[in-house]
Amino acid sequence: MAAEEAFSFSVAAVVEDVLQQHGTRPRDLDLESRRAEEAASRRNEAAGWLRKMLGVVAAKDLPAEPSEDELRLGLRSGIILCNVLNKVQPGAVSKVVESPCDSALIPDGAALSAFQYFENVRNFLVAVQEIGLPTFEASDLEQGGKSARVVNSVLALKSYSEWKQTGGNGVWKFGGNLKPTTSGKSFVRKNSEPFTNSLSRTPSINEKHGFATDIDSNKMSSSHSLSALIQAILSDKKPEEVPTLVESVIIKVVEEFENRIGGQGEMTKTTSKEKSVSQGNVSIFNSASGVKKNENKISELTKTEEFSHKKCIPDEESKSELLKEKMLFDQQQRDIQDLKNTLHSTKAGMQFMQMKFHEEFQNLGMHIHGLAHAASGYHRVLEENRRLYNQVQDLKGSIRVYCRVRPCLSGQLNYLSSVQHIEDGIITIGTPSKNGKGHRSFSFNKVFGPSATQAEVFSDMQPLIRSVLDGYNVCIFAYGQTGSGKTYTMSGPKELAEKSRGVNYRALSDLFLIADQRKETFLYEVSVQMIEIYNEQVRDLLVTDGTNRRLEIRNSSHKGLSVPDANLVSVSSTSDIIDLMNLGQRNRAVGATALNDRSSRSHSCLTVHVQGRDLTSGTSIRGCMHLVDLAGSERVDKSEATGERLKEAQHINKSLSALGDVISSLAQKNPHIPYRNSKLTQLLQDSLGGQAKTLMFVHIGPEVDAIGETLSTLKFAERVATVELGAAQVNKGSSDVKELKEQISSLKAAIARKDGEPGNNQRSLCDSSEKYRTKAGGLSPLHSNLSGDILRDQHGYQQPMGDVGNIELHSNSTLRQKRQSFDLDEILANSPPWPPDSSKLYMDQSYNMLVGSKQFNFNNTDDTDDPDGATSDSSEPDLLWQFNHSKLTSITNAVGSKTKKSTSKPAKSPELSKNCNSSLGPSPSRKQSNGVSQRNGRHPAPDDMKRRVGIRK
Ligand SMILES: Nc1ncnc2c1ncn2[C@@H]1O[C@H](COP(=O)(O)OP(=O)(O)OP(=O)(O)O)[C@@H](O)[C@H]1O
Repeated sequence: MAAEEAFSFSVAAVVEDVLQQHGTRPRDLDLESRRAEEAASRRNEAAGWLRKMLGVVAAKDLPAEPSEDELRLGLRSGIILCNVLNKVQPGAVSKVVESPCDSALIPDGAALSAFQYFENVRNFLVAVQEIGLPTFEASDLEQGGKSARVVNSVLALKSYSEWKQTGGNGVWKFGGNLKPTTSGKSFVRKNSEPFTNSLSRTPSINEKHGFATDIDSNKMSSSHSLSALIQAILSDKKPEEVPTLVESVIIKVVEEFENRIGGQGEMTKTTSKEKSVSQGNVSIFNSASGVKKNENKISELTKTEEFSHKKCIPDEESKSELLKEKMLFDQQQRDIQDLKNTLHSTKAGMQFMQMKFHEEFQNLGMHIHGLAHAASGYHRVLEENRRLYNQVQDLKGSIRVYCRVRPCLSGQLNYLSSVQHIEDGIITIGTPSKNGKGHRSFSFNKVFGPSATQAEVFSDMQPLIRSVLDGYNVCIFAYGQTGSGKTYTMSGPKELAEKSRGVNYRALSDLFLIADQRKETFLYEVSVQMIEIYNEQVRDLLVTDGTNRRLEIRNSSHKGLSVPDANLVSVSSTSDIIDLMNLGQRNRAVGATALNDRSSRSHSCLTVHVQGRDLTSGTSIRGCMHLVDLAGSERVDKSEATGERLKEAQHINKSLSALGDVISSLAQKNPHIPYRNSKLTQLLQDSLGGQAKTLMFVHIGPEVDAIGETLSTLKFAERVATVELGAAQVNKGSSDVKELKEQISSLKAAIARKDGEPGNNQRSLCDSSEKYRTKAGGLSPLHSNLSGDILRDQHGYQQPMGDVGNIELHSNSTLRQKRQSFDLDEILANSPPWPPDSSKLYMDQSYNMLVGSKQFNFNNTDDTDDPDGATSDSSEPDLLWQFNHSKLTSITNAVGSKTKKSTSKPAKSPELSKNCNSSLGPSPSRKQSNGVSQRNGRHPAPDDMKRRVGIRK
C-alpha cells in the first residue's frame, strides 16, 4: 500500500516533470521554491505546536519560525520532544534528563551531556515507534539537511495528539497544514518516504489505530488528484499528441522507479516490493529493470487507477492508441539499437583516440628524452666552454681571481650584509648613493658566499695546485682588508680541526696524495720554506732557535729559490706539514687590533718546491708553489693602531700599495714594472711577471660599515683580473737538454782553463756574464751570446749560469781597463730584437754602450779604477765583445728547435760568420783561425777590431 502511495506520488511528480519537458508546465509552477516553502511551513507548524504544548519558557530553545538548523539544535537535547510526548502520552518516556549536568563541574561535561541528549532522543524514538508513529534517526538531529523526517515525526505526533483529544474516535488524519499552491492544484508531496516507510513497517499498529482507513483515504485523494491532473493536462491536447505524452510519462515513471528502488533503503526494497506485489504492481517493479519490458508495463499501467482516466476514452480508441504505442515502442527499440550502434562506434572512436593518445604520449616521452639528452649535451658544451675559457686564460696567462665573502662573525650584531647577490662568478654589492641605494657588480672567475666551506674553496683551486707536480710554478695569494678572512682561507681558524684546515694544509696533503698515486712513474721530492715579510724585513719562519736573520730575496735564483738562505725543509707526510706549519704560525708576527684580535702583521709565504723525475724517460721537472697570506690593508683610524702596531700598519699599507702599482703597470703593459719598490713585490715578481699560474684570492667582509674598503678591494681585484702574464711554462728538462747542459759545462770548463792562463782578464768578463740575470724564463739572444752560454733552456729551466745580479763588465777597451757596473736588467729590457749586429757590444768614450742600434749611457761609472792609466783619444766606440757564434749557434739552434718561439735565432751575417771566432778567448787556435791579435793576451786593440770586424759607426 505504501509503495502504491509512493508510486502514486512519484507518478504525479514525474507527470509534472514530463509536462515541464513538453512545455506544458503549469504557470507559476516552481517546484523547488514551493517545496522549500512547504518544508518551512511544516517546520513552523511543528515548532508552533511544540511551543504551544510546552509553553514558550520550556520551549525557549525553539524559535516560533525556526530555520532547519534552529529546529535541529532546539530539539537536539531531546528534552522538548520527550516532554511533549509525555504530555500527549503521559509516562511514554519514564525519565527525561531535564537539564543536563553543569558541564563546568564535570571535567568530561561535554561528552556526558551529549550522552544524556542521546538518551532523551533514544527514549523518545522508542516511545514514538511503540505508538506507531513515524520516527527518524537520532543522527538526523546531529547533521543538517535531515529535518524533514523530524518534522514528519512531530507532525504525526501532533496529529496523533489531536486525534486523541477527540477521544480517539473517527479517522486520524495526518497531512500537515499545507498551503494551497498558486496553480490552485493541491500540492503532491514527493518526499514522504520516511513517513510512509514507518507506516508500512508497522501495519498492525496502524490497523490498531485505524490508520489503514486513513491511508486508504490518502491513496484515494492522491489518486484522485493525479487523475484530475492528468485529465486536466490531456484535455487540451490533440489526440495525436496523447500517445507521445503518455509514452514520455511511462518512460519517466520507469526511470523514476529504477532510481527510487536503487536509492531506497533495505526496508523500502523489501516491504514496498512485497506490498506492491500484493497490490498487483509486480509488472511495474519487474519492468523497472529494462526498456524491453515496456510493453508489459503499459498493459499493467493501464490497469491501474492512475490511468483510470483512460476509461473515459472509448475502448476502441484506447486499443488503437495502445497499438500506436506499441509501434512507438518498436520504434524506440530500433532507436535503442541505433544508440547501441552509435555507442559502439563511439567506443571504437574512443579506442582509436586512446591508441592515438598512447602514441602521442610515447612520442612526447621520446621528445622529452631527446630534450633531456640535448640538455645534458648543453651542459657538456657549457663545461667544455668553461674548460676552453680557462685554457684561453691560461694561454693569456691571466691572473685568476676568486672572491670569498666572510660570514658575519658571531660577536657582531646582526649586520645588514652589503652583499646583495652572488651568482655564477658575479657578486653584487649594495652601494650607498645620492638617490638612496645603488648597486655595483663585479665579475670574477669564482665567487664563494659566506656559507662556502674550506673543502669547497679548495676543490676549485685543486687543479691549479696539482699542476705544480707537472712542473708549473703556481702562486696563490690571499688579499683583502684586515679581518676579512685571509688567514682563515690559507691556514684555517685558530682552533684548527680537520674540516677547517685551510688551503696550505690541503694543498700539501693533496700533493702527497698524487705523488703517491704516481709513484710507479714519477719520483717526487717535496720541500718547503716559510718566510714572512715584517716591516720590510724578510724573516725565516722555520727556525726553532728564535734567530731572526735578515734574508735577501733573489729572483730566479739557483734552483728557483727566491730566498735561498731560508731553511728549506724536506717533507714526506701530512704530519710533517702540520708540524712545520704550526712552527711557522708560532713564529709569525701576529697582534691584536681593534678589527682583528689575531691580526697578521706580516705577509707570510709558504713556498713548496717539488722536484720530480720521470722514472721511464729520465725527464726531470721542477715546480714551485707560493702560498701567500698577505697582511690586511687597514685604515689606521679604524684599527686604532698606535706605536708598534702603527708602524706595522704603515709598512703593510706601503707594501700593498707597491703591489697595486705593479698590478697597474702590468695591466697597462708598461715596459717598466716597479717590482723593486717593496719586498713583497720582489717576492711575487716571478709569479706576477713570469710564466707562473697565479691566483688571487680576494676577501671581503659583509659588513655595511666596511663598504668603502669592500669596494676598493673589489676594484683592485677587478684590475688584477685584467693582467695577462703570458702562458705558463713547464719546468721540464729532457735528455737533449741534458746533453746541451753537458756541452755548456765543458765549454765553461774550457773557459775556466783559459782563465787560469796568466794575464788573461777575459775570465772576468766570462765570470761576470754568469751573473747575468735573465728575464724569468726568457733566453735573451743578447744575454745568451754575451755570456757565451745559455742561462735558461727553451722550457725556462734555469741553467747553472743563470744567477741573479748586476753584471760586472770589465771593459776591454784599449783606452782603459774600466771596471764598470751595469744593470743588465735594464739593458735586456731595452734591447732590440735580435738583429745580427746586436751581437756586438760597443762602448764609446763617454761610456755609452751600444747594443745593436741602441745606446746606453753609463756616465756614472766609476773611472778611478784604471790600472793602465790609459786614456782614450778615439771618438770611436770600442768593440767590447764579439760573440763566438760558431759555438753558440749550434747550441742555440738546438735549443731553438725545441722552443716554439725561439727568440734566439742568430742570423749569420757574412761579417759575423767571418768573425765569429774572434773573441771567446785567447786560444792560439782561435787566434790563428781569425787572425785577431790581442794586446797582452787580452782583447784585441780597437784599431785591430775596427779593421778586422768593421765597427759600426
Ligand atoms: N669563512 C669564514 N668562516 C668563519 N669564520 C671566518 C671565516 N673567515 C674568517 N673568519 C673569522 O674571522 C676572523 C678574522 O679572520 P682572519 O684572521 O682570517 O682575517 P685576516 O684577513 O687574515 O685578517 P688580518 O689581515 O688582520 O690578519 C677570524 O676569527 C676568523 O676565524
